[in-house]
Amino acid sequence: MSELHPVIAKVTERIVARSAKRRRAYLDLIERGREAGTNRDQLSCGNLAHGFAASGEDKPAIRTGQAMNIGIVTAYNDMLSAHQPYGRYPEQIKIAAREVGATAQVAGGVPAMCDGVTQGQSGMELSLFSRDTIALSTAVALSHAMFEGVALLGICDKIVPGLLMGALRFGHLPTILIPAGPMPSGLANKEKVRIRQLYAEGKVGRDELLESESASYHGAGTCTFYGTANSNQMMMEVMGLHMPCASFVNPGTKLRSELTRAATHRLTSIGWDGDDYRPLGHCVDEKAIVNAIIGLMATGGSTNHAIHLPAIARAAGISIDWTDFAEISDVVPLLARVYPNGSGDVNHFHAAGGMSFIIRELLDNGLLHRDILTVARGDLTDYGKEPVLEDEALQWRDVPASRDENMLRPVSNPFSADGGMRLLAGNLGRCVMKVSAVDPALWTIEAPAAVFHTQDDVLRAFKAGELERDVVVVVRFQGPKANGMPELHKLTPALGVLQDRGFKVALVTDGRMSGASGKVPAAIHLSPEALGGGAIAKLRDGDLVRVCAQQGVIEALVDAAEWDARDMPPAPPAPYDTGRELFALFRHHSDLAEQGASPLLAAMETEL
Ligand SMILES: O=C(O)[C@H](O)[C@@H](O)[C@H](O)[C@H](O)COP(=O)(O)O
Ligand code: SF4
Repeated sequence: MSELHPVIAKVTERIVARSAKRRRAYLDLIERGREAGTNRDQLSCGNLAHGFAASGEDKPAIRTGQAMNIGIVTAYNDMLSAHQPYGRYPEQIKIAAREVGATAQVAGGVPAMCDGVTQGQSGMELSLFSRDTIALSTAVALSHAMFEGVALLGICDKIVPGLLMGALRFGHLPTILIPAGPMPSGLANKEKVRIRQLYAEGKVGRDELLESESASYHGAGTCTFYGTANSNQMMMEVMGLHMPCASFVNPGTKLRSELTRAATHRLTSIGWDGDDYRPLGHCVDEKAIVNAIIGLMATGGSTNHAIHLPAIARAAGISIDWTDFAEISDVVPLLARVYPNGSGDVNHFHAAGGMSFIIRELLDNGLLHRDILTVARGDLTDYGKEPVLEDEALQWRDVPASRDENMLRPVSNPFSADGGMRLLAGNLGRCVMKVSAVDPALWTIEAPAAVFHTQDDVLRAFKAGELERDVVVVVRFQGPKANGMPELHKLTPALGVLQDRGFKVALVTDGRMSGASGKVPAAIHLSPEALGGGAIAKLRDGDLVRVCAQQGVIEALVDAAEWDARDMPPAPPAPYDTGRELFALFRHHSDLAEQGASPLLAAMETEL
């Protein structure tokens, strides 16, 4: 058992010191919440009567107030295949709660956007701020103050970050996230990508493409690529906010329903009336946040968490930045290759040993904080085991070795000595690049820029044959203040075709990519963004741009005097349709990507 790695210890101490004032204010807030804030003791008879009026068989128990009443915040809808199973969860949770003398009520629902449905559409420009809308909706749900525990039902991209941002403001409440699991594997991801590239080249038609996509996304459960949703699941494990290694058990199985039941029972054991009080605000501390960064690096997780994790951390009074990510990336080895970082999907990853193996390996090698307050009985050690049913009973067993070293490896033999995400900085600003899915021969690209203001313009240029060369494709005015910072994942097939034709291709943008984006080097989240004067706005067609993940550099190779003398181009018109105009308030108040790109947090912090 190794000592904690000195760099991880150093980064953690730096975060603790940087966060001290706000974290103290946060801990005071949740202390007040426990003593005199949002809980049932403060409600009048009228409040209570309204609260349990429709609670049926649970009414007597809720009325007496002698046992935990669990507030369920659910992100159920039929748009996200990952969330579709949640339709039946409230009833399951209510039954499980009654088994231990507790009760449960749906405190409220939150919206959930499927980034797969909106990818490449106007709706994608609502995606990032749907996270903050979820945070607000979670606060509305929990503000009923009828609860002594919280069950959060959410899996996908912006949903887990939004649920946590909202629930953390009620951090005096013990809280557990209950996952629903991945859909069974469908069409292999590599075949999906092959058909997409053929379609981008005009070599197959829409019917064949739809057939391929439907064979890939074919049922209930989370999509099986390692994108932002499944990176959320990984983070909840290394932060200890799920039942141990519950993430990647398929929906509709006995093991899945037993894990939901166990989560409900466990939640009733960590309330303030017992002797094992585990409030969310104490579970999500600096060490848990550092564990999440480590997990991203060790598994090649989604770049979106370079934005969401700072926002989640700030909701708990903790401040992190991309330098923290970069220093942790330098010392955390890449232990998993899950599509798009490899060929297997999360089902194969789980079968190979999954999170249980990853966590035990990292713990044994001093690469995770073990001593965090989890929702399980112990510390993070509990998460180095996988859940199984033995004689119909839920058990956790060791995973002594990877069952498939093509996708899951020990620290002694990693895929890469350092993590899957890099910080790049230079005269264009600061940005991140996911390298775990990029051929190392392509980690440095130096080529003339082709500058665009929309991804559709890029695709038009591609179809017109204007990009058949070494090129740095620049797509700007895609930042949070400009248009809500959409994912530009629709560019992946076309840029992949150019790369496969042997051209040196990179993407540079103040926007985002999907966590499922892969093989094309993409320098993303460039801050400051173009709108408001970020340097990316100065770039012109033909400028030589250097993107280098080895040295962590991104720069325009333009004469300094000329560069300084350049004007900024006029900004494109503000987005206006698909409800985007309703989010203007959020765009106007958004923070930098590195701070979480949230319109909610700065205002909250100024009131401290
Ligand atoms: O960050 C992510 O993981 C993506 O937003 C993902 O949730 C989205 O659904 C992708 O668009 C899926 O990939 P395809 O678009 O390739 O199906
Ligand atoms: S993983 Fe992405 S595409 Fe799949 S259900 Fe979740 S949001 Fe939608």
